[in-house]
Amino acid sequence: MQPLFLRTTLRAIETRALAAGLPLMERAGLAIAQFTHERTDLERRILVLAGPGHNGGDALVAAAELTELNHAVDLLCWGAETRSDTARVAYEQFLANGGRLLTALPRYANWQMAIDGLFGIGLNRPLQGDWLSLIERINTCDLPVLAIDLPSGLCSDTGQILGAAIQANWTLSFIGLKPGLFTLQGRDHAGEIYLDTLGLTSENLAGANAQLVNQMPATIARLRRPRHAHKGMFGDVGVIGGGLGMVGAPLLAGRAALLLGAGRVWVSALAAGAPAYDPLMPELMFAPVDQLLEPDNLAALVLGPGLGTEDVAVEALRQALAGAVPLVLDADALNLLAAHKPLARQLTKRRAPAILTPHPLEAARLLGCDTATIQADRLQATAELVKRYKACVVLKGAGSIVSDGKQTYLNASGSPALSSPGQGDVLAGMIAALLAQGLSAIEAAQLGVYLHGRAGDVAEQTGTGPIGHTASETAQFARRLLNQAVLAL
Ligand SMILES: NC(=O)C1=CN([C@@H]2O[C@H](COP(=O)(O)OP(=O)(O)OC[C@H]3O[C@@H](n4cnc5c(N)ncnc54)[C@H](O)[C@@H]3O)[C@@H](O)[C@H]2O)[C@@H](O)CC1
Ligand SMILES: Nc1ncnc2c1ncn2[C@@H]1O[C@H](COP(=O)(O)OP(=O)(O)O)[C@@H](O)[C@H]1O
Ligand SMILES: [K+]
Repeated sequence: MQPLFLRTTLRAIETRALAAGLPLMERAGLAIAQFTHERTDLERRILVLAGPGHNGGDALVAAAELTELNHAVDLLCWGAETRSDTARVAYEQFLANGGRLLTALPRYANWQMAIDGLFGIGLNRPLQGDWLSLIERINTCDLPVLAIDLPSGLCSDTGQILGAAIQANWTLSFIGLKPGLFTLQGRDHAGEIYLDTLGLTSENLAGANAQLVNQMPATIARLRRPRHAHKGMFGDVGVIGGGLGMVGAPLLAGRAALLLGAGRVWVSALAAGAPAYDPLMPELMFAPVDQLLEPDNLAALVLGPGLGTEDVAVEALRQALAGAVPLVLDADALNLLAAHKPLARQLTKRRAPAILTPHPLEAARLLGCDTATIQADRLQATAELVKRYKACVVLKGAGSIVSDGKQTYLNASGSPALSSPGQGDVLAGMIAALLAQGLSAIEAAQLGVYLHGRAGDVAEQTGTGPIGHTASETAQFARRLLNQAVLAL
């Protein structure tokens, strides 16, 4: 795991480091120059783009250093609003070393690489006019780009594109990693991400706003099985859903729960005439909904996949919320919570754990806003959901966010292979299996989301994705990854 920092936290860290006399801009510029030097030849020219603030200052230090290293450098330097002394000295040195100053991008040029120092964490409004055209031009030049700190145009906190954003091949980020690099559009723009803390120690870097989950969480150690294991040790999971036309959804969740190690799994599909056994996975058991809602019968209950919003669904949710079984609420269970205030009130008063797993549209319904508002600030939206519903929340989508208000995680695994139907059902079943095996709500959500995402990554690496990868396959891949990790402990 790696700490993630919001802009305001980074500013506070920077202020303290500068007050302690650390030459941050010099170090950042030299690191950029070194990174570039290692990837370029002296025969080919390099383009450096410097913007109006300190991100541009880093670029100027890098440009000067590259000329010191005998590189031929073209510098496009617009709008010097907030130049530090360090940046001014670098600019003079760059010119003295024979660096070439451009006033606009020439139509034809043959740069080997570009350095993007237009905007960093100080971008505070959508880009317009010449800035917009410049970024669009760079993105169509088929030119390898190194972004300083983050791709210009990407919002550091949210991963939103403000107008247009540089499509980088590499991002060398300074001091700490930013959530915007990993959620929403961030992954598509940042390329390979590197971090240079500029000499700051972990003590200087206290106060992270979230943690990036980019490796198998240590909680898997708790899933190791003793030789004397028996199925009664791994918890019973129930799945309630499967209204008319949606009977497959609880099957997907139930199967995933079995594959991820739940002791026993019961499915209850509400649709009249729903099949009472699963020919593909006959290990699944079926029961009437009332039986699954009996107090204390289960270690975890998934409610929602294909549930529908009929009275019987409302009643099932009401009873589940009144009980003490840890819940995973997905899909229509979330829609019902959004539509029925008494159910939402019941949830906030509930003592036993509940995990909500909304995708952005469900999250918007839960908060009474639109999807764009959710996506504009996914961390903030998650925090708001946790506060309003007093539950553990998984906000799904590229860079899923998991939070219980005390701990917040941004998941780095996952791929477009997962943008296929039923993936949410599978995720809910996986999380329930982990709950049933003894993990807490936040642990089960964090591990389940990570494993689900890794399964999507492996699908892409092994050729069943990104196109046509099915949710059933994801559960199989996740099982393999979990076993490999547990056996390697
Ligand atoms: N502050 C520091 O001590 C350090 C800063 N560093 C670098 O400096 C960056 C932050 O510097 P700044 O705070 O100066 O911010 P930026 O350089 O990211 O940008 C701020 C400047 O851009 C302008 N601006 C913002 N949005 C705009 C828009 N849409 N259109 C046109 N102009 C816009 C602002 O008016 C301001 O002049 C970091 O990302 C990092 O690269 C590093 O050198 C490390 C040390
Ligand atoms: N491009 C992507 N990158 C990473 N994860 C993704 C991507 N697309 C979908 N996912 C993941 O797949 C799952 C989809 O869930 P959901 O939208 O509820 O699907 P469904 O309603 O079809 O079951 C979520 O866990 C989501 O985070
Ligand atoms: K930048």
